[in-house]
Amino acid sequence: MNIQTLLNQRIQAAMVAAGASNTAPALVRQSAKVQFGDYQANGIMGAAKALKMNPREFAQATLEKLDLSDLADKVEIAGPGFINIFLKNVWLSKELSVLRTSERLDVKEVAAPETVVVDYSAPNLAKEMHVGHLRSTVIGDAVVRTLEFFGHQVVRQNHVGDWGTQFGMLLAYMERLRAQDAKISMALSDLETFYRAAKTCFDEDEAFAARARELVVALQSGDEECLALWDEFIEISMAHCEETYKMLGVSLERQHVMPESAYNDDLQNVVNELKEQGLLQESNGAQCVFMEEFANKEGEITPIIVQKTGGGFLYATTDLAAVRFRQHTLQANRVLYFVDARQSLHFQQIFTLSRKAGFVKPETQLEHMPFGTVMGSDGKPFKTRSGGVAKLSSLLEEAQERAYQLVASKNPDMGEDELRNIGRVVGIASVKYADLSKNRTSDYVFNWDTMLSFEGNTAPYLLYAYSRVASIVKRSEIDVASLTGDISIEADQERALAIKLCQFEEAIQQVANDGMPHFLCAYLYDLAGTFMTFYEACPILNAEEKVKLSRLQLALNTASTLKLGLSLLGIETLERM
Ligand SMILES: NC(=[NH2+])NCCC[C@H](N)C(=O)O
Repeated sequence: MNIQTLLNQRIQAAMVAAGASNTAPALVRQSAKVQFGDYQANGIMGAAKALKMNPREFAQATLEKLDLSDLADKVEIAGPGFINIFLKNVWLSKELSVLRTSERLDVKEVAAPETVVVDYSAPNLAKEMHVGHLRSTVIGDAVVRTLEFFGHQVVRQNHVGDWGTQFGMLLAYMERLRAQDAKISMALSDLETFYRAAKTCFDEDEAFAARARELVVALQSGDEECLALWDEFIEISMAHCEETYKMLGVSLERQHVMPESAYNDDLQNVVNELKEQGLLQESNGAQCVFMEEFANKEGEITPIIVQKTGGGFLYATTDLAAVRFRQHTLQANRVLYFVDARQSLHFQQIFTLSRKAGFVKPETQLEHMPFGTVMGSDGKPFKTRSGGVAKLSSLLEEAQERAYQLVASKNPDMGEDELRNIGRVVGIASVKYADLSKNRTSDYVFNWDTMLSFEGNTAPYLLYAYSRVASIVKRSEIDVASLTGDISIEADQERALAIKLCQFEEAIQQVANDGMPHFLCAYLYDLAGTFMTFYEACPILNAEEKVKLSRLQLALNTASTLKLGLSLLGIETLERM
């Protein structure tokens, strides 16, 4: 159930009946203050302006065509022409009963599912996943889960980097180890160290560097021995990623990997096609596309380079091939790219060129979902204490250990196994939630103390709130399946909770539309707070039977909403902590 959508439809229809154009939006929003009712329509002023009418008069004309008597006690005009809507308690109670007994909290699957390709995580396989990959991986995953929940056909695409010039250097190093009879798999168990060692040889040893360059060419032209070595490297590196995904509880598996190398055979075709269309221009021997849209004030254009002087292809060429594949083979209606904001120009260029070249249908949406950087307390991109890049797997280990210490100190009587499990769930949730709860477009500071705090908009707070609500329901010893009867809404705190519970779908809708999970986090945090206020003011277990049954339904509904909401964020819940 989505109150906002319902009100938008009804009010817009009334606006049209009162003379507005079909496209004039009602712009219904949740009201910011109680005196403005529960919802407010802000679209009257715009529509009146288009009609050259006085907004309050147009609001009046709209009200004459509007019948909300089934769901609202009061609908009033306010200020310059806002319409404030005060919902009826009996209606809320009825809606809530429907919602409560549905496993999906009455969220319907969309009537016309779209095929949504989601490009996320996409680490570079030459190195170990680091903290910079956290954002794409967890935000992308939350959006994927939410889109699937709405019934869309989601195609995960893990566009891993497995094909750059760095691989020549890594292969040369593997070759050297092999010649020395060293165990390659051992050496690759720490990719970071391996990469650094290879880099040192590359920088200091001219013969090694020459061999590395030879190997890139051999690799790209399909040399079998070279490919076998490369396969071995990729396999181990991919296995590292998968361990991290598993630890994170992220729904990415091997079948979702569509690596850069997979497009290799199509890159020349992309370049040829651009050439046929007259879009290519040679510049210093390289094949480039210059687009007016990307000119600066001085008229200088940053081109997209699609082929280098020696014939090599680039990151951009692969992305163009990927757009075509996603359109023609995967049949995408929408393609979402969860990639660092620093690549914004790259994606704007890729999207613009893809449209010019006809690589996508005009109605297909290509959306870059940029995100900011994870910062350290020093205001610079987050590093480990020793100044190195923070390996994601080590960070997650540390999170689990810290959370374990924390819960162990609070629960001295709990068994070791349970403490370890709680430590795992809380630790991982804390790292993920700290990321998910921030507006993705901004940078944020990585801070153990705030993310592990039991106060504020954090995972420990929400997980604790969930376990507390769940335990209230459990202590009632009622069979939840048989919990029926009217939900009565008398106290203000009951009403506030009832409305919040009815707004779940609005929150997840924003995640699906805008790719912004922080809206859902903010909603869940509000919901937990609203519940706590309700619980303090309205006793449950000691109330008389009818009231108790009603309030228990509110509690049960809160628990299922928190649980479902957290699961859409990719966060596990605990019944006890
Ligand atoms: N289609 C894409 N370009 N996806 C994002 C790839 C991200 C790239 N591997 C990086 O680490 O920066």
